[in-house]
Amino acid sequence: MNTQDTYPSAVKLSEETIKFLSNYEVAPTPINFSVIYYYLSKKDEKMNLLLDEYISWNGSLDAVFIESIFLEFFSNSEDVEKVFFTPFENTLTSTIEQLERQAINGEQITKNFKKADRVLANSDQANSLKPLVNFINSTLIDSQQQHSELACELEKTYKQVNQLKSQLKASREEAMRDSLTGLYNRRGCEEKLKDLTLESTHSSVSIDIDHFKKFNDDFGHTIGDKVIQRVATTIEEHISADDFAVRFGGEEFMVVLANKTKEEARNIAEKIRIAITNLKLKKKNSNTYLPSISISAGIAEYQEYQNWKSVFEVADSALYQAKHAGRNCCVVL
Ligand SMILES: Nc1nc2c(ncn2[C@@H]2O[C@H](COP(=O)(O)OP(=O)(O)OP(=O)(O)O)[C@@H](O)[C@H]2O)c(=O)[nH]1
Repeated sequence: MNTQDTYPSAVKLSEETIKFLSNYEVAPTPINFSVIYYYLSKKDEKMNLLLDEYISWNGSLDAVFIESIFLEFFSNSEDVEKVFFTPFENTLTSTIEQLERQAINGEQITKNFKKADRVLANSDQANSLKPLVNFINSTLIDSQQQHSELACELEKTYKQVNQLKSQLKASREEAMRDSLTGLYNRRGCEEKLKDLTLESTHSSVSIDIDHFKKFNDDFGHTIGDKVIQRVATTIEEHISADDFAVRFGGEEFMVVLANKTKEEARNIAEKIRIAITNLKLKKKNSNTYLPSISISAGIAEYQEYQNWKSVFEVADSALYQAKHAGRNCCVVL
């Protein structure tokens, strides 16, 4: 999908899109606009064929069909915001500005017309020109009303675009999170790592709950899930806004500590470890406490020329050593 339209050609296409939609009496909502914009830019033969067939069979076009096209051709596009919403929003902004300018012109024309009307009222031909004056007057009023209705519609659409953009942002954010703990998942981790400046010192901490299987076996999966959630919350409570925690799956976590050496990372990991041993989880039905929870942690620092995969591997080796050293401890490599 080509997103490199030049500004003038994009504006021209946008105007044609609005015209096309209004010919078929279809509202210029973001989805309708996007589909027709791409239809008119003739970028997808298959999509154009489907639309052409539909129009020739039905002699009309409707929002339900356009939405089905949107779902089929565009909704999975990673670039949906860049491709649709941003150009659409830009076009809307410039159309609203144009309308505002025209409205000011319209007011000026009405004022001038009223002046001319007053002059005419004193002339000999006032009566014979009266029907013409009335006609121009009512045309002006109609056009002003249409202007304000259109401006109102466009404002509404503008708000809708912004709403869709925030929904898109929210669903992207959701796709980056692990549903059990709310921590980042693997995909979220990859995204977050892109934000880190690699010239700085960063550290990673690999964390694993000790003998976790026993919680599942002795108390069931639901309690096991609760243990994972409490550990996740405790990790989050001990890291700053620049850092982030990831659950890769099971009872394994990775914490990325921005701008921190491995010694600083060890201090944080120790605090997390101690806080977790102090957790008290009560079983609701029997009012008894679960056995204490402990974690093992492995710490590694991002070195120049390394990549995150290898840093995580070093942290995992350190974790392995912590497990072999008897668990409930932190090892730095
Ligand atoms: N409740 C729950 N259990 C899970 C989840 N994902 C994986 N598990 C279980 O986590 C357990 C992981 O066990 P192991 O990795 O063998 O850990 P362990 O041997 O108990 O403990 P260590 O040797 O100390 O690591 C397995 O029994 C999995 O079934 C989950 O989302 N929820």
